[in-house]
Amino acid sequence: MASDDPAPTAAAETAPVLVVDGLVVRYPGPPPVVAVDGVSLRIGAGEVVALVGESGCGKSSLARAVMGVERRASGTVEVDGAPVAPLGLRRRPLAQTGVQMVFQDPSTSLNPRRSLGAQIDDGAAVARARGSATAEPAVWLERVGLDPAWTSRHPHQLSGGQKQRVAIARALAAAPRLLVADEPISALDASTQTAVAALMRSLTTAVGAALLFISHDLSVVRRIADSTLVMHAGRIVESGPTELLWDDPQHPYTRSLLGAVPVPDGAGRIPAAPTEAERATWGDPAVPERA
Ligand SMILES: Nc1ncnc2c1ncn2[C@@H]1O[C@H](COP(=O)(O)OP(=O)(O)OP(=O)(O)O)[C@@H](O)[C@H]1O
Repeated sequence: MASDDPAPTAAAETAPVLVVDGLVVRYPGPPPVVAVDGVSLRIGAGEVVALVGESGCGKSSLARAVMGVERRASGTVEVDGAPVAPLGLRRRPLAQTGVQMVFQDPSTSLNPRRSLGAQIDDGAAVARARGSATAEPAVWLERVGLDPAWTSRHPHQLSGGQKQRVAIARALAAAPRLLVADEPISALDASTQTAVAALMRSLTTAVGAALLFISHDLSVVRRIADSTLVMHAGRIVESGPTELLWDDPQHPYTRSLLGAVPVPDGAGRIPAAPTEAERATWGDPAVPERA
């Protein structure tokens, strides 16, 4: 699909949470760089959309512009029908727009001096201020697979994967409409990456939020994303339902990217997609229907 065709999918047609049109991000340099070059996309409620592409293709610039923390040269961003003002304009605090983020490194995104409960309650306070329902920090700890008695613990007492679970709890406690996760698993131990990504998928879809999941881990993307956007040199060169994209990639760049998927069996095979039974073990209540 061309970059000026909004991407994707079935859920997005009925209830777009995120609408991006003609987004351009330029850095003046030197040398000047067009990091995002006319990107349009839609993400529906309860939909998980992955953004993939090699380092430097513009993924983080796109994510930051969606969140309104990057200067846009042109284009519009709307969340739930309300414009996200570009950097530099007077605007609502980001949390009030219904957007939350999960970053790559939970060691820097969590405050080392504050308890887990206090930090998750920061998220819950955002939900309360917007009149949205949320749960107590202990309940959120349990939902992300941690001990609910850990509210008084501090980040240094946790592993990297556990910290990222807390960051996910804090973000979702805010009852966001859109969660933007920029390489949320790449700093984690390989053994926990899939579990953390699957957790992010199941909890985000359970609350009916949209998830923009940026990752260079294509095997994880294949397992959790309903749709995938392939970015190359600032443009979305191909997009569509994840399984279709893997089964029948159209763009030469997508073909070469998928050809570089890590091969767990050593035989050059792309990792299998998860079965419905496997998805069920993730506790995923809302796998959207695809057209
Ligand atoms: N603040 C900046 N000033 C100038 N150029 C920048 C800036 N941020 C990013 N760039 C350039 O914009 C392009 C896109 O960068 P971006 O970080 O968005 O890519 P990415 O796909 O997220 O890469 P990675 O996967 O390595 O994080 C790159 O050429 C990068 O060097």
